[in-house]
Amino acid sequence: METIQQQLQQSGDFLTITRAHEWSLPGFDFEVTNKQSQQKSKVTVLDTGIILFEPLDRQTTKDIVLSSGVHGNETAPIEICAKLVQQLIVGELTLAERVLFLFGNPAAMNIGQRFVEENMNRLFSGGHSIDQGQGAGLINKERHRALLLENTVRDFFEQGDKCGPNRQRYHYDLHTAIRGAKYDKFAVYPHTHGAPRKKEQLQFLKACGVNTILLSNSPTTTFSYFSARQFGADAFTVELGKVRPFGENDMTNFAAVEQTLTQFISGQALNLAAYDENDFNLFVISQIIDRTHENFTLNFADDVENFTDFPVGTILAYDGDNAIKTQQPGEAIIFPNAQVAIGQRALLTVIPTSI
Ligand SMILES: O=C(O)CCC(=O)N[C@@H](CCC(=O)O)C(=O)O
Ligand SMILES: [Zn+2]
Repeated sequence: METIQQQLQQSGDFLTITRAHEWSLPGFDFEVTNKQSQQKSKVTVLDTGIILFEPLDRQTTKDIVLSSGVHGNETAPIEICAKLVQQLIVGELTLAERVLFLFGNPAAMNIGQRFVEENMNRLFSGGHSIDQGQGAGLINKERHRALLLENTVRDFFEQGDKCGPNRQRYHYDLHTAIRGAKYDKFAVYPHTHGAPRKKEQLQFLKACGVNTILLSNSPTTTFSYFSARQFGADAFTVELGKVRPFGENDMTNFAAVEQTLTQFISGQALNLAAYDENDFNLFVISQIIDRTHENFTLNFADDVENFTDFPVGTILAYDGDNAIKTQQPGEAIIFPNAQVAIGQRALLTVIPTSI
C-alpha cells in the first residue's frame, strides 16, 4: 500500500492529506528537485497541515510563514496556498527562501465552519490557556492546535537564525471575511508598540491586490499579532474577499496575490510601485466592541457591508441595555458578528487615517 509520503510526493496534494488527518499526522521529510533549475530543496511535514520548505545548498535571507484556514470556512486562501505547496512539491515552482505553510484548522474545514469549538484566532499569545468563558487551560483541540502553531512558528524563526545573517521574518495570515466589503480585500496591520509602520510592506500588499489597511493600536490574541510581537515579523491578517465553500471561489480574483506570493517565494524581483499614500485606503481602529451580554444585537441589516460608515451618534449595536454609538465622523463598521461567544469581539469600528 502506498504510504502517505509516497502519496504526497506523487500528487503534491498536501491539503487532501491534511483534511484526511484532522488533528495529527506523523512527520516525515524528503527532497524535491526543481524541474527547471535542478536545484534541490528539503520538504518537511511536521504535522497535519504543517509543511516546511527549505532550499538546500544555497543561501536564504527570508523566513516566510503563509497561514490559511485558521478559520475553516475561509477557503480561497487555503486553495491559493494548496496550489503553491503542490507546485513546490512537484518541482514546478522555484524555492529561493525558507517557507512554512500552515493550514490552521483542518477539522473546521471538513465541517465547513469557522471553528469546531472555539475561534482559533483568539487563542494566540497564550489565549489558548486562559479562561475566555469556557474554562482555562488546553480544554479543547483547537487550543492544543493553537499552541502547536505557536511553537512551530517559534521554531521556524529560531532555526532561520542559523541559516544566515541579516534575516527578515514575514507572516501573512490569509483569511476571507463573512460579509461583503466596500473594499473587497484589506489587511489588518497589528499593533507595533510604537515602531514605525513599514511602507514597503504596504507596497507589497498593494502588489497582492490589497490596498485597504486597518491599523490596530492594541494587543490582540490573533495569529498575526503573535508573530509580529514575539518575533518581530512583518505580519498581517490579510482578508482576500468573502467566505465561500471549497470549489466556489473565482480564482481569477486572486491572480495578483498568487503572482506576488510566487515571486516572493521564488526570489523574483517584485517591482513594487513607489509608495503613494493616495494609492491606499488607510483606517485606524476606533472602537473595539465586545459582546458582554447574552442579548447582543446589531442595529443594522445583515447585508450592510464592511467599511459602511454611519453619522456620529448612530446606534450600531445593543449590548444588553447599553447602546453602542458611532463617536467620530466617517466611523465605519468592520467584522460585525452578533453570534460571537460572550466576552469576544463582536464589532470593530474604524476611521480614516494616514501614516
Ligand atoms: O468577517 C469577519 O467577521 C471575520 C473575518 C476574520 O476572520 N477576521 C479576523 C481578523 C483578525 C485581526 O483582527 O487581525 C478575525 O476576526 O480573526
Ligand atoms: Zn478569518
